[in-house]
Amino acid sequence: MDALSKTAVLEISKLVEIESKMLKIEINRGRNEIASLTEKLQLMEKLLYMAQGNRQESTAVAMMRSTPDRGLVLQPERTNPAINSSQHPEETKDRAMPGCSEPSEGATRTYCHQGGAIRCGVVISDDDATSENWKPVVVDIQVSSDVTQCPRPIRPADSQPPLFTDGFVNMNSQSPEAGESVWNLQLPSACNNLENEKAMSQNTVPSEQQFRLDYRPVLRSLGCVTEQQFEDVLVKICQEVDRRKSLDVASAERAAAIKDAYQPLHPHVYHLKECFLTPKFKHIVEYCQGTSASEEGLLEHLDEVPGQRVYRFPVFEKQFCEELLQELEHFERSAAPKGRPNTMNHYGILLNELGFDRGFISPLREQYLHPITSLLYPDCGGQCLDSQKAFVVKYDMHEDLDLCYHYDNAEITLNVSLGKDFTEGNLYFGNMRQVPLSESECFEMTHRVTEGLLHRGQHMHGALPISSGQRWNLIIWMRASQVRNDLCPMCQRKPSLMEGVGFADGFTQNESMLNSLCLLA
Ligand SMILES: O=C(O)CCC(=O)C(=O)O
Ligand SMILES: [Fe+2]
Repeated sequence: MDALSKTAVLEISKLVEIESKMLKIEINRGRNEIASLTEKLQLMEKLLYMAQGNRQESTAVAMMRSTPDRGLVLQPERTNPAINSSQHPEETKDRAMPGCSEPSEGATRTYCHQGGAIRCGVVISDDDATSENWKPVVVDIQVSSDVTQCPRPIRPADSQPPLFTDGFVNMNSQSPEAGESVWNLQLPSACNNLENEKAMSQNTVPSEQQFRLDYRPVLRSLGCVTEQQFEDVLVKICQEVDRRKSLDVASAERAAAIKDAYQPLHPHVYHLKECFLTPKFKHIVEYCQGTSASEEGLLEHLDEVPGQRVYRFPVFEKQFCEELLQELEHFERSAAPKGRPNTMNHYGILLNELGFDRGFISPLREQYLHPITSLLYPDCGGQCLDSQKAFVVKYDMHEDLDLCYHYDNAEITLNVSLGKDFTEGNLYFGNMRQVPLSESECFEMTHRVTEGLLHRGQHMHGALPISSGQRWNLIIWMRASQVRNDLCPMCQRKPSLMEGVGFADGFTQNESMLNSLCLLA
């Protein structure tokens, strides 16, 4: 009897705990919507003000909090998980991706997708691309949206598109990812005056028209009536686009400065060695490389949330995690310039700038992760991963506590817990991005130090707040150019490309195509 009541109490408290977590998410969602609406309103007012001919210093752009290394932020409600309510008729759950063959010859350059000019401002600038084919050039800051939050739509289907969209910030009432109008702001050539900018993409001409089409009516309704007023707004936007383009240069400069002046504490952690990896992980990889490997067989080696395609396995030895963290803390303490991973994460570190790609992350992806993803995610590019963006995220009681509900700019993501001591801060998953949170069953995965969680980039997820300590995770966004070249995972359209730095956003383009695009530029 005693045992029975104990079990009952245990089960009830578990239920209460789950309920209260769900409630927290709901509350945050509400807050997020309010913040999103407020921001949108403010921006509209600002645009109106500018469009009416006021030439004050603070522009629509200035409303956006900007930092040299983080790009443009529209005052995100950092701690509030947003909700994905974006639905697009053409989007299907678990979209089948085109088959992945070997990379075609000539498909050698990395690209950034230009869709959505005032989308997020993170620059990806791998100084350290592994393949010689990845050529360092300019990144398109207009579009290197990395993490995209998906707030609930507040715009009725037939009303105007959002004024601005930002890949990381819930400024947008509904992001272009939802299949709404995306405007690619190429604008006047005077705006595209970066010295080393080489290739502009298709859509160069129609984008301004598209912008007019999409925003003229809403701007007019706000009082931006004359052609001159509209031009003024365009010029401001154009300036902001340019500002973001220069972020790329800043990133390259940071990488160079780090290489020049930063003295690593543990130089050996920059080069992947077998001894960093757990025997179980190596065993799993060996299994995958065997001729009789199958998905079912592999699943026997992994922890899985049934049916969710989120997998857990041990990755790094504890000692390696500790040394890596010591290295990263040493870097944080140094005077070296720091690039932050994205606008949602204010304390993480971009590992490519620090020089981790060539010797560590790329070999980890190519030799160890690729065999696993090939079996688990053949439909999402798991067999043809060819680049990555890697960074660490850091949560602390006085810094970032959590991460909003979002999807990644990745086909497949590996998220490894590196430490230190922390409580709570679980990762939670909803459904694939097309399904609203309200219709999604959420589940949580506890971060366990040294273990990795592998999931599809488009699987909506967020991190719950830590309640004590400090949490560091290594995040590897793995990309398959063959998949994303056809369909950008962020805007769900055929990408419109320009050359980028290093791995850039993981797109590639055939050389001959590139040449013709260069001629247009
Ligand atoms: O904090 C985490 O564990 C999640 C991080 C994440 O999802 C991301 O950076 O994309
Ligand atoms: Fe993520």
